[in-house]
Order: sequence, then C-alpha cells, then structure tokens
Amino acid sequence: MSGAESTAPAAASAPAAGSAAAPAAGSATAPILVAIDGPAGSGKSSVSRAAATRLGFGILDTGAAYRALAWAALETGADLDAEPAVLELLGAWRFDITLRGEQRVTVVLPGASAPSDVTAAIREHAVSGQVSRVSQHPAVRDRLNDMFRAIVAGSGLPGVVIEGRDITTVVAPDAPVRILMTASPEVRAERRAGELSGVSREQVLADIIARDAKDTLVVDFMNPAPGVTLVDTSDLDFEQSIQAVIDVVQAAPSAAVEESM
Ligand SMILES: Nc1ncnc2c1ncn2[C@@H]1O[C@H](COP(=O)(O)OP(=O)(O)O)[C@@H](O)[C@H]1O
Ligand SMILES: Nc1ccn([C@@H]2O[C@H](COP(=O)(O)OP(=O)(O)O)[C@@H](O)[C@H]2O)c(=O)n1
Repeated sequence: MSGAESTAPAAASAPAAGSAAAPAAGSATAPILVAIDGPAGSGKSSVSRAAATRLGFGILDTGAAYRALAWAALETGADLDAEPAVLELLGAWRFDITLRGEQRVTVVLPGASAPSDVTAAIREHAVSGQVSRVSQHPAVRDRLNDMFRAIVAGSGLPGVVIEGRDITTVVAPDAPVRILMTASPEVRAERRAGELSGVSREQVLADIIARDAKDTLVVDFMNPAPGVTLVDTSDLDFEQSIQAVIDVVQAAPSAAVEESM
C-alpha cells in the first residue's frame, strides 16, 4: 500500500492520544495540518479535497469514519445508542481510507475475513440519519480521534487537510491552519438537494437542521473558536471557496506552512 493510501489499525490498537503535529514514530517530520470544521453541506469535504490536491496534501474526511462506524453497527446489529457496544465494535473492526485521489473507504467487520467497500453505502440516507447516534459517545470520539492522529502521523505525506466537526478544537487544536467553513442553512440544503435524487429541498433542509441540532449537542462547529478563521461560502462559488481556503493557508504565519508551499 502506498503513501497515498492509509490503513488505520482498529482504534483499540491506535497510539495514545497526543498532538496531531507530533512526529510519527520512525518519520523525520510530521505532516503539516490544515484543520477544517463545519456543518453539513458547507462544502468542507469537496472544497477541502480540491484544496488539498492543489497543495499537494492528503485529505482525511473524519465524517467518513463516523459514517463507516454507523454502517458497521447497523450491519452487525450493535446498539448504536449503547457506548459499550460501539466501543466493542471499534475494538474489533478494521477501517481503511484513502488519503489521496478518489476517496475509498473499506471496513472489515468483526469475524469477517474480507473487507467491504462502503464508499457509497456510507453516504446513503439510511446511514446519514443514524451517524449522530454513534458520534454522541465521548469514549467513541476519543478512540476515533486517536485513530485520526495515527493515520495523519503515519501518512508519510508532506501535509494533510483534516476535516470534520471538532478538528480545529479537539483533534488538532495546534494545527498551523484552522478554518471553520459555514454557509446558510438554505444554501447548504440547496447544495445537498442537488446531490440527491428524489428528495425535496425542504426535506433536505429539515434533515440537515435536525442532524446539526443533534451534533451541536456534542461539539460546537457553528462558531469559530479563538484563532480559527471563518470562511462563509454562502456567496462563494466552488472555485472561490477553494481559493478562500488556499488564501488562509498562504496567510498562515507558520514557517512550516510557508516552506511547504
Ligand atoms: N461554494 C460552493 N458553491 C457551490 N457548490 C458547492 C460549494 N461548496 C460545495 N458545493 C457542493 O455542495 C455539495 C455539498 O458539499 P460537501 O463538500 O459535501 O459539504 P460538506 O462536506 O460540508 O457536507 C457538493 O455537491 C459540493 O460540490
Ligand atoms: N469530526 C467529526 C466528523 C463527523 N462527525 C459525525 O459524523 C456525521 C457525518 O459527518 P460528515 O462530515 O460526513 O457529514 P456531512 O457534513 O458531509 O454531511 C456528522 O453528522 C457527525 O455526527 C463528528 O461527530 N465529528
């Protein structure tokens, strides 16, 4: 497997939590981190991916891991609301995600010998509506956060854009670049409705508002923490949104970031 692809160990065997900027064992330098948070439909996945490509960085979509975990819980019949059941699953599954090129997500379920490609399945409505149930558990979040830090540290890449809900505040609060990407609920629903066939804009808006409400009980991704740059994409097209992220990266004072450009 190349440096373009990351294989994450089961969260149970991931290294202990530490700074995301801490060097990986055996690697000379840690990847430069660009941390991006935001609500559903703000553009963080697609814009982060495009920005990462231009920067020559990898991209870690942490939401894909929460989605894959929810998928695995639904497949195995684990109780998504019971933290011990979700932790047991986390200790027994295997999760892989590509950090470069087209995103590919695979899961080996407990007891299974072959991986399942869940890249498409984790985007389905049946999963989207259930993810907040697994992401609500603090110990589950801690374990996944350790896994994210291990994936980044072991990536062998010059930099990684890591995006989610609590990257700027919990996973990588020391990242040299931290962005909160927002857009109005109406714009976000419009964008998401454009991706889904057979679902009305009104239904998408209601789903987004409901999911944001559940998720914000756990982490605040609607307001930038101190030192985090707000990028509102409501009135920006896709290209302008990518440029806005690149501008923040280029404006960052960190010598490490400038060296990588
Ligand atoms: N600034 C933008 N202008 C127009 N469309 C956008 C913009 N940003 C993202 N999109 C589109 O909106 C949809 C949702 O974006 P996505 O990156 O999946 O959001 P998020 O990861 O925040 O949920 C995608 O189809 C994406 O191409
Ligand atoms: N860092 C993260 C990323 C995602 N999540 C959870 O995972 C779900 C899916 O995240 P996502 O980033 O794929 O969602 P979208 O914004 O793409 O719709 C969210 O609704 C949260 O419940 C989280 O809790 N923390």
